[in-house]
Amino acid sequence: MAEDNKKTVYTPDDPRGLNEPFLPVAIAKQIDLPGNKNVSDAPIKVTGRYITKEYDMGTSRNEKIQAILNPLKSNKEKFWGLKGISFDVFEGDVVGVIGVNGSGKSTLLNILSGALVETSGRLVIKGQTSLLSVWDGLRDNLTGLENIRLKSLMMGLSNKEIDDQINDIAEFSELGKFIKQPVKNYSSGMRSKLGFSIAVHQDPDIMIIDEALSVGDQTFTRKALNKMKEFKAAGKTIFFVSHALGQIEEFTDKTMWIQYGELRAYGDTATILQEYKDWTKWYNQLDDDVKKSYVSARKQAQNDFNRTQLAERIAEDGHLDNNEKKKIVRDNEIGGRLSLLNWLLALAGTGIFAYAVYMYTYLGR
Ligand SMILES: Nc1ncnc2c1ncn2[C@@H]1O[C@H](COP(=O)(O)OP(=O)(O)OP(=O)(O)O)[C@@H](O)[C@H]1O
Repeated sequence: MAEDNKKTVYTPDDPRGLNEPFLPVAIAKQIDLPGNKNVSDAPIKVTGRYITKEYDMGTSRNEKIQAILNPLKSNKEKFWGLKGISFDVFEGDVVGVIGVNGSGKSTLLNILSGALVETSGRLVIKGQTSLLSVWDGLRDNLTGLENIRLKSLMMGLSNKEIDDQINDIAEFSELGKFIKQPVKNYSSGMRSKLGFSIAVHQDPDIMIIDEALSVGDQTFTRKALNKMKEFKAAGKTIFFVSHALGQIEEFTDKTMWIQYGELRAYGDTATILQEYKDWTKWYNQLDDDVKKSYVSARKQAQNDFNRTQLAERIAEDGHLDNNEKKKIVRDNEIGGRLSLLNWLLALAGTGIFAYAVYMYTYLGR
């Protein structure tokens, strides 16, 4: 069946090609690597089932106010950054995440790290995650040293623990005297060095690395890759987004190929990289107008996607047991972690707070 999907998608004028292939849980779930560890031996670290992310495209003030006042009836245009992806990741897996620009890689990684909340689906993460992204997590007005302290405190380290390792982190970053400068004066490569140094010293169970190695200079990238190999050898679980396919090939065992909000393929790195390269070759030989319509059809499908389509996919997935299906469908209907009940509670809480402020301001004097 997977063969079938691949064939149709590689043919530009095949009508089925307009729908990205959809990987049911059965395919995305069990990935056994020949000669490597058997999946059944390692405990599962991260399970995703039909994870979606629906973005609001409206940006005007009115639209935002309307969405806050009436979240269930907002008319704002929507865009599905993720259309329901499923996977299992095992302890010690080093998973590359690839795909063209705007396919949903950062969206997925931000959801895994907790920086974004998924719209629906089931996500189970066993362990502490640490996101390392060039664009995230550093405060511009603080110096490098202050950022190290702040991020370490946020990860739950005591001041004593931070004092013990702050010099090691600064030294690993190779920032020299710039470590005492505000981060707003750093280049993107310097930010990446600082972010990477902080993250690796926090020793998380699950490291999530989003393009962070693409901007550093080659010597630092090499040092960072070596450090990540130490993590790999220590059995840590790592997600690694990169457009540098050489890094993915060198460093990861498995790869997820995300395309227009779908998990298009997931398997051992060599196979998936070959599929991705074949697809890129096919795409690159298209005429410009065919390319344009190919991309716009897929973006349109992300606009048009809806909960009914998602529910149909879940219902048809014969590899989920009924309980699992019910849980996912329930999340899907209500809209993810923010349930109707939560909304009502939040609204009631805000009302009580406003009333208390009013009483204090006007009556309490
Ligand atoms: N806050 C947002 N509001 C609306 N749309 C968004 C938002 N964030 C991301 N998107 C859209 O979701 C899609 C996925 O974006 P994402 O950043 O996850 O892609 P990506 O694969 O990481 O891309 P890149 O390789 O360029 O970093 C894109 O079409 C993007 O425009």
